[in-house]
Amino acid sequence: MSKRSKEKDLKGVIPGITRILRKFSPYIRKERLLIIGSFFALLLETGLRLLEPWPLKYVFDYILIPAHNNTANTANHFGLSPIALLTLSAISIVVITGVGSMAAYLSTYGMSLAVIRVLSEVRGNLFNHLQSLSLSFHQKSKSGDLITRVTSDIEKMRTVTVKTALPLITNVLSLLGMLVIMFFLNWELALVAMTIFPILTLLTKNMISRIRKFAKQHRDSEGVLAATTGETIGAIKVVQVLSLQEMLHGIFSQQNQKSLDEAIESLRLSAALERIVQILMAIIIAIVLWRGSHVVLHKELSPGELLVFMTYLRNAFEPMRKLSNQVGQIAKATASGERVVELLDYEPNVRDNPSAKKAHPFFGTVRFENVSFGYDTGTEILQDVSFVVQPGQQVAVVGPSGSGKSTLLSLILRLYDPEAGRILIDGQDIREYTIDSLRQQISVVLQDSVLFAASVKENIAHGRLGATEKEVEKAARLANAHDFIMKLPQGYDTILSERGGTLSGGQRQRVAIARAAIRQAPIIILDEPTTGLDNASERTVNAALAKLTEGRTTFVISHDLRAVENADIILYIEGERVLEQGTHRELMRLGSRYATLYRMQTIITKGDTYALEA
Ligand SMILES: Nc1ncnc2c1ncn2[C@@H]1O[C@H](COP(=O)(O)OP(=O)(O)OP(=O)(O)O)[C@@H](O)[C@H]1O
Repeated sequence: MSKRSKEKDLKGVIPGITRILRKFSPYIRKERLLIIGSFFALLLETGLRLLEPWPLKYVFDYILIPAHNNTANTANHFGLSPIALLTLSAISIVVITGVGSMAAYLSTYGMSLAVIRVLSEVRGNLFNHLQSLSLSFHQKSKSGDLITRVTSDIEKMRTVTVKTALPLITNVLSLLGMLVIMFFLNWELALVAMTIFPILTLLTKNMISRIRKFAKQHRDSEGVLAATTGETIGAIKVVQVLSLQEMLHGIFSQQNQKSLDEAIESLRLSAALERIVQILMAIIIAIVLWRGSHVVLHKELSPGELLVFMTYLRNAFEPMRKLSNQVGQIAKATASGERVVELLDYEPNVRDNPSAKKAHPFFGTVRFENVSFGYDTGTEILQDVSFVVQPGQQVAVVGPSGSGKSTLLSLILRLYDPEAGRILIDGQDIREYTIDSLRQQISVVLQDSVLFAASVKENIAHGRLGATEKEVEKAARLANAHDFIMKLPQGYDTILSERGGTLSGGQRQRVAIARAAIRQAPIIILDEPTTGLDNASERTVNAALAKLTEGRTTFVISHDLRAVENADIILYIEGERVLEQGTHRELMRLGSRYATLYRMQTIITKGDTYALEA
C-alpha cells in the first residue's frame, strides 16, 4: 500500500493519534526503555516471520523437484548433502518459530505493560484534573459523560492499543518486509500483487470514514446514556415522588435505541469491509498464481521461489483482512482518546495566579470592592458590590430568592472569579493566595450538606487532613453530634450510605458542622443551614452553629430575618445590588426594603401563631 493512499484512508485518525501521542508524551517518555526494548523484540519477531517459508524453498528447489524429475544428483548445496540440507531445513523451521515466538512474547508483554502503565497514570491525572476544573465547567457538563471518559474511554484505548494497535504494527512491518522480498524475487509479480492496495484504498476509504463517524456518535450516545442513568439514580427520590419513571424511561429508551442503531451500523460497515477485502485478496491470489506459473515455466523464477511468493501473499492475506477491522477499531479508540484529550485540555477558569502565594493564617477581615459578576457574559447577577467585614463579625446576607446571595458567598471561596472589582482578605486580593490555602481557611455549611459513603469519623475528618480521633470527637461534641453518633450501630465507625442518606436532615447537618468545626477556620460561610429542619432539630443545629461561629468572621444566608437580626452587619441584596447595609436597628430606622420584608415576615409568623392557637 502506498504511503499516500494509506494516509488518505486514515484521514482524521492520524491527526487524532498525533494529538493523543503529543498529549501523552510525558507519560510515554517515562516508559521509553521498556518501549524501545519491546520494539527491538518486535523487529526480531517480524524478521523471523519473514524467514518462515524459506526452508520450504530449499527443500523444494534442491531436494524434492530434482528428485521428482530424476535429475537428483549428489552435488552438495552450500557444502551440504541433500539429507543434511533437509535436516537443517526441518530444524530451522522449529528454531525460527521458537525464537520468533519468544520475541513475540517479549514484545507483546513489554508493550502491553508500557501501555497499561501510561494509561493508568493518564487516568489518575484525568481524575485529578476533573476535580480541579471550575464549578462552572461541572455545572455545564453531564456527570455521566465525564464518568464515561474516565472509565470506559480509557479502557477502550487500553484494549485496542494492546489487542489491536500492537499486532497492527507487527503486521504492517511484516507486510513491508514481504513486499521488499517479493520485489527482489520478481518485480513483475510483485507489481501484480500490489495492485490490491490502490483498489482496496478506493473501495474502503468512504467506509472507514463512515465507521469512524458512527463510532464517535456511538461513544457520545453512551455518554448521554450514562448521564441520564446517573441523573436519574442521583435524584431517585424526586423521580419516585413525582412519578417520573415512565417519562424518564421514554427518554432513556430513545437514547438507548439511538446508541443501538449507531453500534449496529458501525458493526455492519466493519463486517462488510472485511468481506470486501477477503474477496479482493482471493482474486489477486488467483492472478498471481496464474501469472507466476508462467514465469516459472519460462524459468525466470524457481518453483520454490514461487512457493515463497505465494506463502507471503497468503500470509499477507490474514493481516490485510484484519487490517480494515483493526483500522476500524483504532478509529474507535482514537475517538475515545480524543475525548480524553479534550477533557485534559480543558483549562479551569479559576486557577492559581502565577504570582499566588500560600495564605498566612487569616485574621478574617473581608472586603468587597466594586465587585461585579455574572455566570454568563451579558447577564450580571451582582453589580458594583462593596462592603467591609471586620474579624469576628457576623454578616447576614438577605434578600429575595434568586437575588445572588449564594453567588456572593461563592466568590469568597473563589468558586468563581469576579468580572470586575476585587475581594480582599486581610488587605490582600484573594487571587494572590493559592486556592488551596484560601479554601482551607474557610469552613462551609450548606443547606443540604453532602456526606460521603464513608464512616462518620472519616466524614468529619474530611474537614482537615490528618485530624486525630480526639479532634474528631471534640468537633462532634461542639456540633452537638457526639450523643447521636454514639447511638449509631458502630458509633464513629458507622459507614454512612451514599450522600449520608441514612441520617436525618438534622443529624446530617450536625455532622457537617463537626466537619466544618474541625477545620478551625477563621472564616465561616453558612448557606441556610437550618432550612427544612423541624423546630427541635433547628434548635440543636442553631446551638451547634453558635459554638462553631463564635469569634470567627461569619457569613450567613437566611430567609428568616428574625434569625439574623442580631448580626453585626446585614446586607440586603436585590436587583443585582446591595441595596441596604447596616445593623438591624439601622435598617429598620431606614424604613425601606429590609424593614418592609421584616415586618411582613413578623406579621405572617404571628398570623401562623394565631391560627395555631385558634
Ligand atoms: N451555575 C449557574 N449558572 C447560571 N446561573 C446561575 C447559576 N447559579 C445561579 N444562577 C442564577 O444566578 C441568580 C442568583 O442565584 P443565587 O443562587 O446566588 O441566588 P440566591 O439569592 O442564593 O437564591 P435563593 O435564595 O433562592 O437560594 C439566579 O437567577 C440563578 O438562576
